Amino acid sequence: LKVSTGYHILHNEPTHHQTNYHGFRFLHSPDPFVYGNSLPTSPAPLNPFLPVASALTGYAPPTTAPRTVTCPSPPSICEKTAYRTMDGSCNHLERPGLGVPNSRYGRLLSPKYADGISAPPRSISGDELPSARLVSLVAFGEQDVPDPQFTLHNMQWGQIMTHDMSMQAGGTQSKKHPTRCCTDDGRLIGLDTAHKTCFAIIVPPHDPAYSQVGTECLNFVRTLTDRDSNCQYTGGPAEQLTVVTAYMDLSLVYGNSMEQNSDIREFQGGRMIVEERNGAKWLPLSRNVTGDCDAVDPNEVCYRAGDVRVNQNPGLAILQTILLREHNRIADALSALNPHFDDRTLFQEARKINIAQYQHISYYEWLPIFLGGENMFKNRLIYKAPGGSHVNDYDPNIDPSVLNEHATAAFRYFHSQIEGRLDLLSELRSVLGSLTLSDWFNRPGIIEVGDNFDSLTRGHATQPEELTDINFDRQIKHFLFRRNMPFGSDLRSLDIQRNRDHGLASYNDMREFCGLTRAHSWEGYGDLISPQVIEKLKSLYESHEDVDLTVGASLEAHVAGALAGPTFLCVLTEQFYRTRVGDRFFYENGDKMTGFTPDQLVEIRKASMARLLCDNGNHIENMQHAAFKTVSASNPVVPCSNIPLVDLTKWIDLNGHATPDHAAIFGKK
Ligand code: HEM
Repeated sequence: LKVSTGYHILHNEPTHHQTNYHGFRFLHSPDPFVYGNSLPTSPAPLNPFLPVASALTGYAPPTTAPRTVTCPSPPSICEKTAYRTMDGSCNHLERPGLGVPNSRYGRLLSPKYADGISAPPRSISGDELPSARLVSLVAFGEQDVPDPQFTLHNMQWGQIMTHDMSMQAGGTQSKKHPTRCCTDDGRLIGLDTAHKTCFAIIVPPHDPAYSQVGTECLNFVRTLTDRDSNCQYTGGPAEQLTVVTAYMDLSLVYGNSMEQNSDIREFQGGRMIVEERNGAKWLPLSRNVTGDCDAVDPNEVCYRAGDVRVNQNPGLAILQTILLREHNRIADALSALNPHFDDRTLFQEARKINIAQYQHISYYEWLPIFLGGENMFKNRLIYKAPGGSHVNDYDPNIDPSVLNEHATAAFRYFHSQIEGRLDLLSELRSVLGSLTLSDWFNRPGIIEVGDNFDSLTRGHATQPEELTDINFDRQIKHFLFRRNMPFGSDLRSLDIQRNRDHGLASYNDMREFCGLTRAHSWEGYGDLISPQVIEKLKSLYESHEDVDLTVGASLEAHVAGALAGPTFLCVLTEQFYRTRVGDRFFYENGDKMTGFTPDQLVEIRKASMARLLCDNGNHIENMQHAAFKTVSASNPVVPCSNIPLVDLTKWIDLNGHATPDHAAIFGKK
């Protein structure tokens, strides 16, 4: 399919006819975009469901006093320091509170709440929008289509970045929410008794999964907003709050406050706490197993980390462990190179290197797969120069906050990459067994059993992720967090309902904002969405103006070289531009106090996902160079010793009296 719409985003150009929400404009590309393999593969449109009676909707008017949220308390005046703070405060020296926990998401377009303040949107006719579950079932498929190019680590790293950048306030995103909007047997709790934050998802009759057990309602609790906070609301439409730092600062490893950090830090040798079990080093154990995990046995392993979502799935717990071990590996090496360094210096220097490697892998190895390398170069998200040269592009006029459109719609499109079967592989990459995802949600202990840690790490480096398309794996579409029950929740329904909860601008509005043509009828979407899919949308929504951003933009054909259609690509590109340029500590900056020397930068730029896995597995001996990509003749599995390594001797403090023991540190693989 070839079409001729697309855009380049040009930063810092004067704006002409575009909106003034930010300083970019979107131009049509002279080259036609060639669309990838994202066209629907699920069966032709068929809507077996009856319309849902609007009286059944679960949005309950306020009946109780609002819950309050902790107020951020950044210092009023910032001192320029060598290292990031734990809560992101003072990254921006004049606006200390930018990007701190418990602050608002950013937004590209004004919200479209039904009442202008906070009620979820309705159809332009005034009726209810179609049930999110109905939309999930009709517009999205559940076919298992493996991606020939990318591995499960590619998907998993995306969740790591997500957990670093944002978390909506008011729930754990994995543990059963204490607020019940549906009874445990799946009946709607009456509007008069339901909590005011309830916005339950109504299951249509004849639901292929839930009707088997009589589930009529999926629990859904609204995100807390500045209106629930007694320090941030200044009137007008509600804005949701995010409880982690917006910066890509590995807050999921180090915590989002000094307090959280102190709880997981060893305070010796610059190390973070690890606990030794069966000869390996693991994340420390949670002090509240039943509260943090869905353990079957109270002695089951359940972790404590910088982010509360750490236990959510095995692949996530593995990467959290790997990033933690990497910190300690660096701290130990620095300590041997610089015996005069105290705990704090070792901790902060190791943290700085760990974050820099992670930012490098994210921007130069991972994001080009998703956003397209050329698109990133053109929009100044990455640079071709490197070597040891700095990129001094920090711009205090750019707000680093995570955009609501990004976290609530665009970035969640990659839920499509989730695979419900996790293979365990030997060093020779042969399959030893596999795990079913829904058996192991919130039960990370499985990664400590036998050789599972390495087998799953190799599995994620070998097994293809699911194709980024309209299909969402059954394990997350009917069995999410099922906790031993026959069925669980549906992540795609949650994504759609969350889009409404946050009152995101419509698909059509966002198209226009991104420089694409605004549709004046259903046919107007035909430039990017196939006719069959438009028919499905017509069967669901009353008007083309009603289509949710999460829905419409997930159905677009992809831009060539990227893993999203033009609308999501626009949002994602904008986000990752802001995340880079709005971060005073971004690793490529050459500030004397906060940056790296050219020699050190050359080393950081050697960091790779492959090396990270090699260095921090239990006994991983071999890896392919590009670990986000499947093994092939051009990406063969090689011994770890063939994979470039960041030489930490560039961090010897020549002003001190370091006596490095190179053999001890760098002699091993
Ligand atoms: C097995 C893997 C994953 C599971 C089980 C999972 C599950 C979830 C759940 C339950 C939520 C909260 C839903 C809600 O109530 O609104 C969520 C939010 C989210 N997920 Fe995932 N997810 C996974 C992987 C990913 C990946 C690979 C990405 C992106 C590359 C991603 C991006 C997001 C984003 C951006 C959010 C919203 C974050 C926020 O609160 O601001 N997730 N996910």
